[in-house]
Amino acid sequence: MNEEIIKIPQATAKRLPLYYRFLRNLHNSGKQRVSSAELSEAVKVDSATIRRDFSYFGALGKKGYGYNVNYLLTFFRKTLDQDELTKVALIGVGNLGTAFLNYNFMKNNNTKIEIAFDIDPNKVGKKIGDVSIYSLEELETRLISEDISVIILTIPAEVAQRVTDQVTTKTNVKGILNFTPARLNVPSSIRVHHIDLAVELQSLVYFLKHYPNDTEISQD
Ligand SMILES: NC(=O)c1ccc[n+]([C@@H]2O[C@H](COP(=O)([O-])OP(=O)(O)OC[C@H]3O[C@@H](n4cnc5c(N)ncnc54)[C@H](O)[C@@H]3O)[C@@H](O)[C@H]2O)c1
Repeated sequence: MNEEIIKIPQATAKRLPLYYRFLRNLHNSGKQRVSSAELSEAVKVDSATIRRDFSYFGALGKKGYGYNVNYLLTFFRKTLDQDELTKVALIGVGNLGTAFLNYNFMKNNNTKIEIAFDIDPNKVGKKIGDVSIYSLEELETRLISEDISVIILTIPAEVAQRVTDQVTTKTNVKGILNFTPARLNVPSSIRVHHIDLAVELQSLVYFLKHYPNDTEISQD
């Protein structure tokens, strides 16, 4: 995460992709500077708002010169995390894992399932979409060589801790999205998000029953 984005008001942050798209087009057409009036016309945001928005990124505009397109573009790219692709590996290409591989995570541009692993010889060596499935024997070397920092666990609960231990002690993985019902023990430097569909369903049913009219609570 970029530190600067924390200080930017939400309304400004929401306009960043708009600015970014327009500036990228300007850049592609060879333009090096742009005035807030030109920007305003193109993105349909008044120029006072644009100047205020841009002031959060430092005093970038110069009187009679406008804004430097390259500078802004570099700033936006960083702030919007367009530069950083988080590479993800999926372990366990069964019912759930196959569904995730078929789902296009690239819709949000900065996460991508790069590789998958399974122990089933019928699956190893195959591809789903553009993702290759490797044997678990290659787990550590490939996680390191592909620079994977996040894994999705869709394996049977009984083997979840063993695979987790392998990953957390011998690779650079920092985050685990755990779909198995197993509660995982990990070093404090690793973050685990546990998604248990049964628990979520039970909780939904509980709230429907006990707080039928309270949308604030049931959205929790
Ligand atoms: N299917 C669902 O709707 C669903 C919903 C919620 C949670 N889950 C949980 O997700 C996990 C996967 O469920 P599923 O239905 O896809 O199961 P599945 O049996 O269809 O798939 C499990 C896959 O993991 C592979 N595998 C087994 N041991 C392995 C290991 N040590 N290393 C790598 N791969 C290994 C198997 O070969 C298989 O391809 C389970 O823990 C399940 O409880 C599933």
